[in-house]
Amino acid sequence: MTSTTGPARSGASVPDPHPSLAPLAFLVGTWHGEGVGGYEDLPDFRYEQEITFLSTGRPALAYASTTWWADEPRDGREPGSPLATETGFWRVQDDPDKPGGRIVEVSLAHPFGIAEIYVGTLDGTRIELDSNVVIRTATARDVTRSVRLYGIVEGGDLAYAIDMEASGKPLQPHLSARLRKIED
Ligand code: HEM
Repeated sequence: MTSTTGPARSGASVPDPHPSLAPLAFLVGTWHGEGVGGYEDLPDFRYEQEITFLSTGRPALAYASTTWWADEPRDGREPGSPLATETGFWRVQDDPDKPGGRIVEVSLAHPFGIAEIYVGTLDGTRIELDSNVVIRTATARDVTRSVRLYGIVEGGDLAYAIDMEASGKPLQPHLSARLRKIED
């Protein structure tokens, strides 16, 4: 992903990471791997994913995720068929109520009429996020809350799990994946 943030205008070549992002620096780069999805009445499926966290010199990382179907053909999808994508920003703030504590704020836009802001905590490389706001159009699916857990696991991989509350169903797993860093 290239920055659209104006090296041509500013004359700067590669922006230095914003100092406030040091605690999230471990995320910067491009990650690639496989995940498993499912939901209450949705049979499990495998997907491929690429995530990029990009430093632009500003006090938030730009984030983009792209996914593809990676399972047996089903419902008109075959391996490589485009699946969900999401894009947004991640920033980190000192917790005013907890000395040494850190708050992570993530804003995400989805192409299916939903935008959400998560607020959570950072502890080392473990990030726990919970919905702060979910907004959706009248035609969007009735998603009311999501909880996300990200962390670096053995071998330096990035793993995450996303639980979701939708269509009146209780909070339960929708997605989980393990990704390897393929580019710094
Ligand atoms: C890695 C990213 C994601 C992948 C690969 C993915 C994939 C899928 C797939 C394949 C389905 C089955 C229905 C269909 O074919 O459309 C589905 C259902 C659904 N997804 Fe996702 N999704 C992702 C992210 C999200 C996110 C971020 C949200 C909410 C903001 C979401 C909300 C839903 C809902 C509400 C359903 C319907 C569940 C049900 O009632 O059965 N998905 N997803």
